[in-house]
Amino acid sequence: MSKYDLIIRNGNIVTAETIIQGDIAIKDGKIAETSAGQSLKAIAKSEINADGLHIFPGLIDTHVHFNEPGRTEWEGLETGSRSLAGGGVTTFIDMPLNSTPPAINKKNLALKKAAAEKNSLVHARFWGGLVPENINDLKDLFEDGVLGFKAFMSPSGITDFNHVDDVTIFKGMNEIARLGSLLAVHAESTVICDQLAQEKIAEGKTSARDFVESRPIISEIEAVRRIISYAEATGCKLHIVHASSRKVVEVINEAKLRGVDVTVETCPHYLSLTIKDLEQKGGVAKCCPPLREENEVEGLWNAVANGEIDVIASDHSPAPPHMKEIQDGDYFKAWGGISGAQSTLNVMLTEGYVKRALPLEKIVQLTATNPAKLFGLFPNKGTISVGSDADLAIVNLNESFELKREDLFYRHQHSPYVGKTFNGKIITTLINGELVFKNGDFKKRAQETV
Ligand SMILES: NC(=O)NC(NC(N)=O)C(=O)[O-]
Ligand SMILES: [Zn+2]
Ligand SMILES: [Zn+2]
Repeated sequence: MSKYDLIIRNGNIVTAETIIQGDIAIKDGKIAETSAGQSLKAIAKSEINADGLHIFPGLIDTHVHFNEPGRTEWEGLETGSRSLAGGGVTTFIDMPLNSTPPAINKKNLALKKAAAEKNSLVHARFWGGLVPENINDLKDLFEDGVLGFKAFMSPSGITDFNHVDDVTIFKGMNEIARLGSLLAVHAESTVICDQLAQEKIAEGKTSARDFVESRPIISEIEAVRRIISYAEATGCKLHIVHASSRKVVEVINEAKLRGVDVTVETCPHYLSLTIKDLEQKGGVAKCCPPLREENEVEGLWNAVANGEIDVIASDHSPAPPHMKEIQDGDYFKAWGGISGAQSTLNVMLTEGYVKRALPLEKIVQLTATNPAKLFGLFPNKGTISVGSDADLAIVNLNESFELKREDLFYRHQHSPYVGKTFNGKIITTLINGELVFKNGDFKKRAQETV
């Protein structure tokens, strides 16, 4: 009788610390044995020959907006999670918006969980929202398993998810600290962004550059400094999402050195696209905070290399194409949010590993190990070691491809990366040792939804 369900033979196994050539044996959805440099003698019901391929821990995307229930015409869990599986991502943490109703209370969260149970191809976890109306719901949400809370300091673009005032931040962070959870924050200054946008629009200045100038880096810095002072006052663990500039990261780094419990995320688009892409590609590259100048991209890569970034996540915030169109040259009106969930590992391999000699181990840290540790999923997830879940991405680093619209698995096939040549192709994705994605095909399996 076979001892194992599956053995992946002779791959290059990448973890946060090292790369070892060897075999991975899987039983009952978990990694049962690994071998370095030699072949496992045991036999298995099936085998994968990973000669010349690299095996990564499945990515954990801590920042996606899948919009289900209620706004599935924008995306949805089935298409969203397929894109993740196609991109080597095996777990996501879904933002409380832009589903409707948003996950701001127990009842709404239950709807989301039920939808994920039914429709997601990969492991699903959830954020709860912090909005001015729901301080009394935070405990319930926490008890029902949210891995953290999310607040916006500036308008979210969604009418049923209000941004927080300073009193809500103060009360909310006190409560989240008491619960021992974490607050993730979209940190841009409403005062600065709203005022500058109004002035620009009043003057008829609505180009890509005008839009970017209406959301300057100082607006992020100001909001980040303010929220950090609340974190210090309340002792609440803080996570700043989508930092668009190293100048923002520096403020967070200073706070870390002072002992503040704060972490920072940046996204593949801030590491690979600039205001020029926004000008050339239009609304498909519009997001908030906006894409910056070229020197900011390099600044962020330096921050990555120096260990100043904790997490890379996609901030996949999809919308139908008509909402991304720039009409009459007006960049203010289009939806702010980039469809990128499928391409995180591709961008990191191409722009990081190939172009800037970023070690593969570092990519694993940023996309899997650190997120797993930050959200209490480690060592079940985020690594390849005996006892951890067999959530894996098998990648051919020697294969390049040009991303075509028809390669996208999103509900709406658009992305600012269409036309880009990526180095490294994701061949297979496994969840608990079962193939969910192989060479463009999917297989639904029983995933966890906690
Ligand atoms: N409502 C959203 O999805 N907003 C998102 N939009 C972006 N990033 O442009 C976000 O994360 O702020
Ligand atoms: Zn945001
Ligand atoms: Zn987001």
